Amino acid sequence: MPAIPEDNFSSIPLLDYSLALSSCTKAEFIRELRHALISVGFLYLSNTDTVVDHQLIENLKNYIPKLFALPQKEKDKIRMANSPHFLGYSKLGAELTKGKTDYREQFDIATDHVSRWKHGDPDYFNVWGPSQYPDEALIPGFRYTMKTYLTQVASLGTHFITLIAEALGLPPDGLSRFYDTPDRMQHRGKVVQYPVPNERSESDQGVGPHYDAGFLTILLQASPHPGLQVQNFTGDWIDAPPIPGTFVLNFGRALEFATKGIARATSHRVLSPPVGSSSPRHSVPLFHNIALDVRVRDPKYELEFPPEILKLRDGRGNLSQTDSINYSEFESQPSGMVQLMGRVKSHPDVAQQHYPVLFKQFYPDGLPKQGFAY
Ligand SMILES: O=C(O)CCC(=O)C(=O)O
Ligand SMILES: [Fe+2]
Repeated sequence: MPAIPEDNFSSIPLLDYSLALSSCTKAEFIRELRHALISVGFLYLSNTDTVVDHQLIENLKNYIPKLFALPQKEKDKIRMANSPHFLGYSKLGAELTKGKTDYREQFDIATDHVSRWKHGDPDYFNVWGPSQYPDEALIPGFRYTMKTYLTQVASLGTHFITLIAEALGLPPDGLSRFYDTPDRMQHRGKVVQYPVPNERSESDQGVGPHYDAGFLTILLQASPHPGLQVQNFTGDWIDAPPIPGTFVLNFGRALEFATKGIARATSHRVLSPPVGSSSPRHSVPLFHNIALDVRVRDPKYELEFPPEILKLRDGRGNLSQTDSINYSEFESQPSGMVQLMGRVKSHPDVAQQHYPVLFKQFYPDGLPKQGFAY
């Protein structure tokens, strides 16, 4: 059944996290979350300062321009190609989404983790591991600020997963089977800069249309620029401009597969700041992952939903216009393998060095002219 036009969204709902923390208002929050999960796939979340310190966010925002202003040679010292965990610096403009160059520069930095991979283990155990940070002397305090930020946002994510479970008619721990013990989990963040294109530039693609992979993405829009857009049922692009004091949350393909399509992974993209803007756009997404060896479609992980929730999904319809196609491998592959395949496609130079067999599979003709592809 096609998407019902009257259900089509034209703006992104704003939810107040503090409502979820009081027994008097929690039911209202859960109702709003259910709507966002089933019918939009995106939401703004305000009043999270009980979990993520407001001053810490301000400190992080202040570091971002300094981070990108580090000398190129210092950024290159921690480039992603050094890391079998795909963590580190990616230079500007070498990235492709759906065949077009993305115009962004980024540092992939994750929560603390020691790789569990040992000889004979599947390669994908190695997709998680330690981060690379720039020299502390060049940007004193950044490492501490970023680590604390990632820890706090990851813990917001862990609580939010229990609210998602409740909104889908499950007990609060209804999604816990998809997680390992906390010491065996890693959540990945990025600090991203979208520069202002020059006048002759042919494209305004900051990052092209895509889905996110895991259960949940928690995004800080760290500068006042618009640019983030979300695709609705009829294929129109809806603006999701920064709202001070909020995060943007969206749901990934793993959650969509694990919930039999009840939760929506929604296609999104970022437009570069308009030519002539005075500063680049900054953002910090955190991708809240599930355990590496979970196959979301394995009967062992199958979830039973109440009929009224399934009815809401069926009423919405499963078809929608989308420009995104990525991460359909969740149908059959373990989560870690899906993550690794996504990384290999996005960062062939890293893959060539650390995963030569997989690299050959995806790039039989060697490195593409441009560096990356979703
Ligand atoms: O920069 C943003 O606002 C969103 C980035 C994004 O969607 C991603 O990196 O997956
Ligand atoms: Fe995304």
